[in-house]
Amino acid sequence: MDKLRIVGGRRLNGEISISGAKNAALPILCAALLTSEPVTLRNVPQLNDISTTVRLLADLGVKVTQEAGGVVHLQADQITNLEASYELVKTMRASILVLGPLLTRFGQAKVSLPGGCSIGQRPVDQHIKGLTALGADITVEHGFVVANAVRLKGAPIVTDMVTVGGTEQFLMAAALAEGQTVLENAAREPEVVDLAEMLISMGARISGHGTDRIVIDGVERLHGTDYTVVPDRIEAGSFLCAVGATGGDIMLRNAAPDTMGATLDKLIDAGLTIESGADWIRASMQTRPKAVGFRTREYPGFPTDMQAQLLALNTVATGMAVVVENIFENRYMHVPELMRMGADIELDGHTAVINGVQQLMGAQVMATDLRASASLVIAGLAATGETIIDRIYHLDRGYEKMEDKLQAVGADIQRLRS
Ligand SMILES: CC(=O)N[C@H]1[C@@H](OP(=O)(O)OP(=O)(O)OC[C@H]2O[C@@H](n3ccc(=O)[nH]c3=O)[C@H](O)[C@@H]2O)O[C@H](CO)[C@@H](O)[C@@H]1O
Ligand SMILES: C=C(OP(=O)(O)O)C(=O)O
Repeated sequence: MDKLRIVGGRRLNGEISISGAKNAALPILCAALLTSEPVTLRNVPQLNDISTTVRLLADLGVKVTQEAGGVVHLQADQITNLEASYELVKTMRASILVLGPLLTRFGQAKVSLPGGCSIGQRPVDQHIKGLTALGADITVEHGFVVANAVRLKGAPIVTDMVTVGGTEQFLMAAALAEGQTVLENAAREPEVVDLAEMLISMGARISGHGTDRIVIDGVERLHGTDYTVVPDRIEAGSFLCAVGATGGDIMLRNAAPDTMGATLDKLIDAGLTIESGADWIRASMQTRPKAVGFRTREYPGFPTDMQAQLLALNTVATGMAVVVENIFENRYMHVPELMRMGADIELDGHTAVINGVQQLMGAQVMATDLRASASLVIAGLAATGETIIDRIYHLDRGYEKMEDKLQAVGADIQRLRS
């Protein structure tokens, strides 16, 4: 298993190019199942979750070719298999997003229940409830969701909570359903909006995306498209937390600051000087950060996917911060690892209280999930001495060439291959 070795204490200075958003690219790749015509996607990040999705789509019969620079060509004109196997689904929850497209276009699908994930239980009951409301007959058998329908029929869907994946599932399923679907309590995340825009570019009739009420008028068929994925707001936010913790001055290119309001507001509160234009963010940090409390919320609130990284920044800040994680019940596994590096954190259920320390110390730590890994990188960059991060396959799921990008702005970080 690869590890990262970081020698901390260097300020970060220079430019980083932000990749396409993993969490937009994953549903958008699945949406290629909705048409027999060619689909070209651009700005697709090169990371392990994308390779897994490409393997899954290819296993269903989708022809996939990839070009350098994040261009993926897909054509689902000869689907040979309507079953997503456990082997392909187990590492990645987003695989459940092939269910709606297969069901709505082919009338049946069998998808392995996604494996248990370290940040919480993450059931798919709302996905099942919504697709059932659209007329699907769904059973869960031997670890598989088995779904059948003659043709899905538009219907109102109200989920019990705001669900990003659920909203994406229903957008894709309803796009080819007969009649109108109204999603109440819909997720407003930029990645949901990006998927909706991609579907519209395929001929779908969708309005209200970006609000909590989305209306989809089903069409008979969708056509091919050439679509560019939105920049990754979580990757951008992770680099901003890194410069906040180490000090320095970085320019993020190909970013989407208009999707990052809550994150940028908190970083400004922490003392970063931030300027931005349509597709760039410049951040400079010349002092020690100030502690900033926050609560994770659905968009446009502070994203749970930035919790670990901003928490890491708080470990070296002046003052005390209270953090509340409201979305996932088990998303603090980075805390004991950060404490191994000298962080002062008290955990009580969903609340973490962080007293900033003058200096973290490098240590051997273990990555436990994707954003937890990023928080350990940030801590390692700010710490004195050497940090070794084990199990970085979690990081590789969701960040494209993170160590190369950090090296380019002056970090002492290397991958130790094994
Ligand atoms: C690939 C992708 O885009 N992943 C993101 C997506 O995950 P994902 O789409 O899995 O997250 P959801 O928005 O669905 O989950 C929100 C909450 O609802 C619960 N829930 C969800 C569905 C369901 O059927 N039943 C249920 O109980 C979840 O356990 C969680 O507590 O949104 C999360 C919340 O912003 C992010 O952290 C993930 O990075
Ligand atoms: C939790 C995440 O991803 P996933 O939903 O794919 O596990 C994430 O991107 O932070």
